[in-house]
Amino acid sequence: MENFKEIGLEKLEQTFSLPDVVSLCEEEDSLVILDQTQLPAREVFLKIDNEEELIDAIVRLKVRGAPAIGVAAAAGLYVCFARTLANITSAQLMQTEFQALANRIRASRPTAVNLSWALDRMTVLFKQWIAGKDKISSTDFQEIKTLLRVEAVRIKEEDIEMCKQIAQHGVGLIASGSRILTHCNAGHLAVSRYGTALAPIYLAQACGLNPKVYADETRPLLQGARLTAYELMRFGVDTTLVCDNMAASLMSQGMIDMIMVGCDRIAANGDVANKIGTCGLAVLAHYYKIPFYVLGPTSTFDPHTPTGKDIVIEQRSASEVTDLHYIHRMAPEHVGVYNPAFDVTPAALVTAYVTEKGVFRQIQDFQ
Ligand SMILES: CSC[C@@H](O)[C@@H](O)C(=O)COP(=O)(O)O
Repeated sequence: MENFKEIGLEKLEQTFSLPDVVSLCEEEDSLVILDQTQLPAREVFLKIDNEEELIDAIVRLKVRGAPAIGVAAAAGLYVCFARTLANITSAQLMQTEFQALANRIRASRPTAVNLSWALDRMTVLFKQWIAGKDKISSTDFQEIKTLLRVEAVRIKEEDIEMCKQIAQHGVGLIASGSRILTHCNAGHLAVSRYGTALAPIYLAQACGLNPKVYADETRPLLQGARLTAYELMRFGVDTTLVCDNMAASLMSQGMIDMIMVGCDRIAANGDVANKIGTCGLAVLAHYYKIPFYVLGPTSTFDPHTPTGKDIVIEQRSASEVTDLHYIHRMAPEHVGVYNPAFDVTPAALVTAYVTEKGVFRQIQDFQ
């Protein structure tokens, strides 16, 4: 079995052709992201080299998905900070600028913990470096730039590694021809490569298990229809798009073997914040006795948030609900709108958590 997975992973790595979601441009100090608001119609890359562009890209979901937001935030912090250095004259000012910048990026989206996790890593490194410094020279500028850049690249590389390990652990849950329901997009486009919930599916496909995926369209912003369907089909996975309100019908007819979803924050008690609609799927899965798996790196686990009730849920603009993907007005003017981007699934409804460390029935097992 292990050998089978290794060969599958090799094949996956050789044949996976989707472009990088977030990368640091080698020649100049800029960040390049694949603009996900334009998918699947166009593959457009955006060069980001200032704070306004970075925050706008995160808020408008040009880059999205918990791990990808973290990777973009770390790389973006490096890029934006590097550009402020010319105006910095003292260690005190440098520290103030760095902290203020990190805080503004941190505030761009509140729910996915990977954003603060990645910024915290950059901040710890910066604080260690600046401790005890008073005056700042141009050599110092170069030194801190190199340190931050290396850390941002490392965060991305580790993310890729974690996704591969999630694929290897998660593929053991998939049998030949398994029918899997997924929600939102927890694939390649949400991370640095391969995905969390979709990574074992790609590996299963590379191993010849021919999984069949039902992708929820995921209202209001249609990440399932626009992104999940697009990337799975690019890899040749048998993909069927369904509206969110069709899940119960599929499950009641015995058409789903398991549900695999990603996560934006796992509280200390195992409650899971993920895209709005996830909790409803978990309740249905419980009723129909279908396994409900949550897949994500351990960086999505937040020991400082005791339960799901303590997770801050991002509220988004009414136009996302009243208009179909920002384009077509569907609802009457002035209608009241409730638009939380995420919901919380109680730990009791999770069959297992799949992380880079393995498959765990209880959250306590990987703490
Ligand atoms: C591996 S991504 C996990 C989650 O971030 C994903 O399921 C999700 O909810 C994404 O929401 P989004 O609002 O598109 O950033």
